[in-house]
Amino acid sequence: MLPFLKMHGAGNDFVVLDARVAKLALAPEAVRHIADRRRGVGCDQLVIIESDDAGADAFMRILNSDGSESGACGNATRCVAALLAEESGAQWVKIRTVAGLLVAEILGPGLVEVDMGPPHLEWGDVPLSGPYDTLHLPLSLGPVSDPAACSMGNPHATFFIDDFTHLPIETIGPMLEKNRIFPERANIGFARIDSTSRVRLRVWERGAGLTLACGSGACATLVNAHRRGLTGRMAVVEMDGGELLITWAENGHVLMRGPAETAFAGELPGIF
Ligand SMILES: N[C@H](CCC[C@H](N)C(=O)O)C(=O)O
Repeated sequence: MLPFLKMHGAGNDFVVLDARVAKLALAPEAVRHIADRRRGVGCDQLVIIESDDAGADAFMRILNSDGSESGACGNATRCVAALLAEESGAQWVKIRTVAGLLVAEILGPGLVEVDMGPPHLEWGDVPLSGPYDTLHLPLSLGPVSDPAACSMGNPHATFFIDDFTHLPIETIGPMLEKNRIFPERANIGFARIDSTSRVRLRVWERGAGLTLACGSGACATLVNAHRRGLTGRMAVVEMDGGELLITWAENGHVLMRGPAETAFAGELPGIF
């Protein structure tokens, strides 16, 4: 049997597996099965904790529910940090991901702040398919147009909108996710600026669809909004599942503060 923890950060939910002792290699089909909300446990992402031999407390592998791998997952990073801190009693945790080394601070029960590192603003780092201005992409579909883009270790595009009421996210989201301007696909954020310190965001996630929250998406949105002169360097980002406090610090790093919760523990049959 394969024990797992079911965790979530503002409703963005994860199946967390511990492979620090026994290595785990899950085929994309197995990931899709576990993530299936009817035939499996159900989750937006599957997170595998692995040992790290370069000074971090652990390595975190992030797999979307479609089986694709991502370099970053902000909400999962808070959850894994809380889990590791619970084990060790530490206040600070270092987690390595494909995108780099992240440092997290436990601020209280179920409250974690992660230094997500600097955003990547060049077209080749997002990545985009050509030398476009990442502040204004020549992309429009239906009621949305003119997004900004950046990477937080994973690709994000942010469309700024005035009203969610008639926004067909389930229709335009997957089309934009797979637009050829994004050679590695992209997470698509739809952001309403409510003030210079408050943003309402919904995200169609690459490889997972519309989620209740997206941590790296909230970071990318604050960065893109500030670059456009729409917010300050700190804002509350309100999503369907909850709020995150995002700060683009003077040192260029993006700090993401928010909840990390465990829903339940379970066991998977050892057939994977
Ligand atoms: N779908 C994302 C990974 C999960 C990001 C999100 N759940 C977060 O909290 O950052 C991608 O493929 O880049």
